[in-house]
Amino acid sequence: MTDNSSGKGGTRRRKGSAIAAIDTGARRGLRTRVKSAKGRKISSTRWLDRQLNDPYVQEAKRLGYRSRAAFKLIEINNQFDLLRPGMRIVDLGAAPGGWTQVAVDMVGSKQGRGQVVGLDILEWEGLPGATCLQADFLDPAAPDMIKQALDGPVDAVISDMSPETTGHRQTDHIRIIDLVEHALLFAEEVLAPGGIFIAKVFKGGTENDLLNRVKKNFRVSKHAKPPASRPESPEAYLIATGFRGQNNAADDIANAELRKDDGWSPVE
Ligand SMILES: C[S@@+](CC[C@H](N)C(=O)[O-])C[C@H]1O[C@@H](n2cnc3c(N)ncnc32)[C@H](O)[C@@H]1O
Repeated sequence: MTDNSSGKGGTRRRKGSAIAAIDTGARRGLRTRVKSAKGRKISSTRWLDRQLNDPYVQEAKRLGYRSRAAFKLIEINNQFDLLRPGMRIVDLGAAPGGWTQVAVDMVGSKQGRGQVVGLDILEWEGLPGATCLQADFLDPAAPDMIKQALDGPVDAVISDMSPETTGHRQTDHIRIIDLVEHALLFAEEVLAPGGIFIAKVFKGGTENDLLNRVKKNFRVSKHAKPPASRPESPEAYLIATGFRGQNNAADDIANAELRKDDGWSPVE
């Protein structure tokens, strides 16, 4: 298992990596392309180097995945054994569709088993076996749009939603937590008992309220950083399993409805 995704050209082995090996010929080819790209003085050389040296990018291309992110879901699932044939899955922040492709394969929706509904704020190309929606998930109409596409209760809500990062750690935390809170609220509305919630977070951003809520409404919750997640990135995944059911979550949904009403001041 090899990963040199640090972008520094170093080769490291990471436990649980979905990528077994990168063939040496391909490596040689990559090095040549990096050199020639540098030779042509492409302005985004660092980004390009990282892409060309990243085995996940190459493997995603080889296997026809739309993004390297696909491997994050594969690795999370290899580790925790969560997604199964016949499940109904909602995929938030789905574009360009790597997670959606993995989810379709895992539930078997191309063979008429289970269901996958994906949504992204960006326009994205449809995928066989999935319902691909375009909307801002923070738009109050978005949850209903997803619910209308669903054929029944959901087994897993998975969110790889990520705001455009500003580089300002605290701002980025606040933005992603807002997305995760909305995703969690939605999950609490649509999940069947026993359901699963997976969401991308930035490290240090899920303490206190959010984590307490997850702990209250799900039997097991943990954070994980799959090998495909770049080591230098603050991202990690919140994984919650064993949803305790709608009644348990009803208070949170009601409180969130109250918080939406701007006309009220908080009572000390
Ligand atoms: C890391 S990418 C997702 C990659 C995807 N999981 C894959 O495997 O290809 C994060 C996505 O979150 C989406 N996103 C960010 N804010 C959003 C919002 N408010 N509503 C819907 N999607 C959003 C972005 O447009 C972006 O496509």
